[in-house]
Amino acid sequence: MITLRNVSKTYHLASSRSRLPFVSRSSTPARTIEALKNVDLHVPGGEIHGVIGLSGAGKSTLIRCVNLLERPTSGSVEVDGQELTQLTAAELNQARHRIGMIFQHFNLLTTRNVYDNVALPLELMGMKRSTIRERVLPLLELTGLADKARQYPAQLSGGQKQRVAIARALASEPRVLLCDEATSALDPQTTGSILALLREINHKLGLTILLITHEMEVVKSICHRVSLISDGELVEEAEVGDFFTTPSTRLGREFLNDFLQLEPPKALVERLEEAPGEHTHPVVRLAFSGDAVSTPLISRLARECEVDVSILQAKVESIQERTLGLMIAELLGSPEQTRRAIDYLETHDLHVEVLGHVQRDD
Ligand SMILES: Nc1ncnc2c1ncn2[C@@H]1O[C@H](COP(=O)(O)OP(=O)(O)OP(=O)(O)O)[C@@H](O)[C@H]1O
Repeated sequence: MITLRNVSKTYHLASSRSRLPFVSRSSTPARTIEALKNVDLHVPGGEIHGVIGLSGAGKSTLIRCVNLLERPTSGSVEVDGQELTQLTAAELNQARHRIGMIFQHFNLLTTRNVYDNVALPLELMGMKRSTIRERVLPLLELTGLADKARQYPAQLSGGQKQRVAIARALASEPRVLLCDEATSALDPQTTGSILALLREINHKLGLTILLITHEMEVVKSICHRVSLISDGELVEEAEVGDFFTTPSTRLGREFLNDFLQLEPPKALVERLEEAPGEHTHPVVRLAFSGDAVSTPLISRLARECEVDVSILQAKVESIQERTLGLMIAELLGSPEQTRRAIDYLETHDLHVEVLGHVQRDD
C-alpha cells in the first residue's frame, strides 16, 4: 500500500550574517541537513506500521514525505499503486484524498463546530450538502462524537479534539491514515482510548495506518510492525513481538530497556567486564516467549547444567497476543558449566545476550 524506495531528503540552510551594529561580521556558513538517507519502507495494505526514533531522527520528515507535504530530494513514493512524485499538482491533490492525516495538535478550525470541521474536506471536494451529511453522521458515530456535533473545538477535551481530527481525516474515505505523534499531547488514559479507536478503524475499515512516535507504549499497543529510525536512516524493521524480545540494534535495545526499565543494577554494571576472565561468571539478558514463558526452565537449567542462577531483574509483558518474559541473571558456576547453561537456554528457544562478566566473590 505504501512503498518508499531510496527516499532521501536534504534541507539546505542558507548562511546568515549578523545585522546588528558592533557585532563582528562573522556569519553562520550554509549548511545541509540530511534528514532522510536512502529510506526503503514497505507497508502492506491493512497493516499498522510504527516508525519510532529519538527526537530529530527524521520521523516527521519521513511521514510528511508519504503525502508529499515534504517533497523528497530523491527517491520514489508509491501509495495505493500510484507514484506520487510524478503527479501534477492537480493529480496530487486528488491522490491526497486517499491519504488521511492526523497531527499531534489536532489542527482543527476553531471557528467551525465539530460537524463542520469533519465536513470541511468534503465541501472542498465540492460535494452536495446531503451527500456530506450522509458521510459525516456515521463518522461522528464511529468516533463517539454523535452528541458533540454542534460544539466548538474550545469546548472539547484533547481526546475529543483528536476524535474530530480522525473523523475529518476519514471523511474522504482514504486508504491510508498517517498519524504524526497523534497521542503525544494526550494523557495515558486518553492515549489508550485514541489508540483503541485507531485499532477499531484499522479492523473495521481495513485502513492501512502509518504512525510515527517516540513512545514504545504506542508501538506495543497497536502496531503490527515497527521500523526504527536513527539519524535519517531506517536501521531496523521487525514484527512487533520480535522487536520487543530481540531488537537487533543497540538503539533498539536502548529503547526496549528504557521502556521495560530492565537494566542490571548500577553497582553491577560498574563491575562488568567485556571479556571473561579466569574467575568471572556471565551476566545474561534472557528473552523468551510462547511456551518458554510457562516452562520452569530456570529450575531445569539449575538441575541439568549444575549452575546457580541469581535473578537480578525479571518481567513478563503482554505484547498484543504474545506473552514475553525478560530477565537479567547471573549464571554461577565453572566456565564449562555456564557455557553449557547458555547452550541449554539457546536450544530451548530463549534469546540469550551476554551483557558482560563479573568477578566471582568466592
Ligand atoms: N524545514 C526544515 N528545514 C531545515 N531542517 C529541517 C526541517 N525540518 C526538519 N529539519 C531537520 O531534519 C532533521 C529531522 O527532523 P524531523 O523533524 O524529521 O525529526 P523528528 O524525528 O520528527 O524529530 P521530533 O521527534 O523532535 O519531532 C532534524 O535535524 C531537523 O532539524
